[in-house]
Amino acid sequence: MYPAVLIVDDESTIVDSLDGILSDDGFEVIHAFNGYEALKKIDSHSPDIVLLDIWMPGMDGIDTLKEIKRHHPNLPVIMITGHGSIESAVDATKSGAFDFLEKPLSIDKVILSINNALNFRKLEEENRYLRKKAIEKNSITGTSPAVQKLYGEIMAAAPTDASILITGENGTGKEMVARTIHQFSNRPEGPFIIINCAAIPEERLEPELFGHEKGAFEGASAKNRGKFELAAGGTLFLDEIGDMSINTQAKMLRALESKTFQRIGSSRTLHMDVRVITSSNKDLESEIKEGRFREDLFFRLNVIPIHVPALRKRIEDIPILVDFFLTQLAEKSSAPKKTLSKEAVELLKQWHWKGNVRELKNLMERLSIMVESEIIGKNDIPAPYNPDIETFPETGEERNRIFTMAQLDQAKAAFEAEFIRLRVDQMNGDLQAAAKQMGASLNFVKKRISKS
Ligand SMILES: Nc1ncnc2c1ncn2[C@@H]1O[C@H](COP(=O)(O)OP(=O)(O)OP(=O)(O)O)[C@@H](O)[C@H]1O
Repeated sequence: MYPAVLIVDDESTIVDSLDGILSDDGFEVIHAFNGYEALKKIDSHSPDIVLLDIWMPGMDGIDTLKEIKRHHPNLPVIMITGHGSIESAVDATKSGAFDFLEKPLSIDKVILSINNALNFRKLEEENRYLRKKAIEKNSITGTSPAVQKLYGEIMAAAPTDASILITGENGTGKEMVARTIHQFSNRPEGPFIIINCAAIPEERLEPELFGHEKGAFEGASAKNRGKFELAAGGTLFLDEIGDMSINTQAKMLRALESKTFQRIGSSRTLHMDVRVITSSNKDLESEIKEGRFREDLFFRLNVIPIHVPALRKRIEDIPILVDFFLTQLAEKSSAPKKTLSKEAVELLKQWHWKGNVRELKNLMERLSIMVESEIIGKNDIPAPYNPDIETFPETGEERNRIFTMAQLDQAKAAFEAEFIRLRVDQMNGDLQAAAKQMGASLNFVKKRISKS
């Protein structure tokens, strides 16, 4: 399809000559001789770009531009101006014009400007598409009243700049909530930076947060910008804030109160421009009572509290989550989508889900590898989720079966399969964690699981 250009000018000689040149260059050309006609043609023909003369009788170019931008903010408009009319050019920029072309028109410049505007529009469209995709990918699946309430809280909190403390058990979706808040905040184009306070050794956390100069401490071989700097214009998400040491808490509080900080080893004061979201699966109020968390910092972080409910408190979401994960897995592996039978879903609703949504996601990944048929039935659900299937240690039968095997190779393989199955169950279906715990590679575990 050829890009369509709407030419708006009251001088028919200009319209005709532009029409000829642009048509030869492969554009579809539409005309309008005044502002009113231009607005009508935009509605009826949806052009990709508008060339608009600034001097026209009746509604002039600037007013037409304002109207176009009001109804079609993403449509690029290139203004055609008389020689030396700087003031109108300034007015037009303020009103959202993409570019200016001075009369007499240079054909090369016209084509260049149109192509620039079309490329810009394509990039903007791609950007919007990617953002929409990111929002969909991170959207909180669930229709239970608990999730609907959570969604309402997120939408109310997101457009403010207030600090948010997200609480909830492991794997409930706290990070996902933080990402959603960022996407619906006033700074979605800015970065979303995560720091997990539990995963970083105490002495490394401060340089990670505030940055450091070269030589600020042993091992600081180069200058490094901290997360507060990297998150400028966006959101900083501090995961597991309850694990931050009292010393670092004091520095963090000072930085948040003054909205300034310094890199370690530097005396230069930097301005802080971040929205802070924190999360904790520890009960911070009891941490305060135990003297492990500063109350003043807690109040500063907990301006808006958001609690993510445990999965067992919203079991009605299990079918929709199961479907969501199986769709995601099928897309990832370009394989046909698998479905859980009704009985299998009912069985999953009985489980306590201590590992919450993450545990359910891991189980779906495991089932989609293990079960070949497209319908995953109740009998495919492994122990401990399925009370009809016992695991190896409790069953003398399985042990006897292994000990009565004639061949060592055969017995070794059966033991290995049972052992891996047990470890994976103990890690709530998390193949990666199970592999790490037993000192095997993830691929090896995946292969053995799919064979058993
Ligand atoms: N409602 C949901 N819809 C879809 N996926 C979800 C949902 N909740 C959680 N998940 C998925 O479950 C996994 C765990 O979520 P997330 O990491 O956000 O949990 P968390 O509470 O931050 O965990 P932790 O406390 O261990 O840091 C992620 O892969 C996330 O994509």
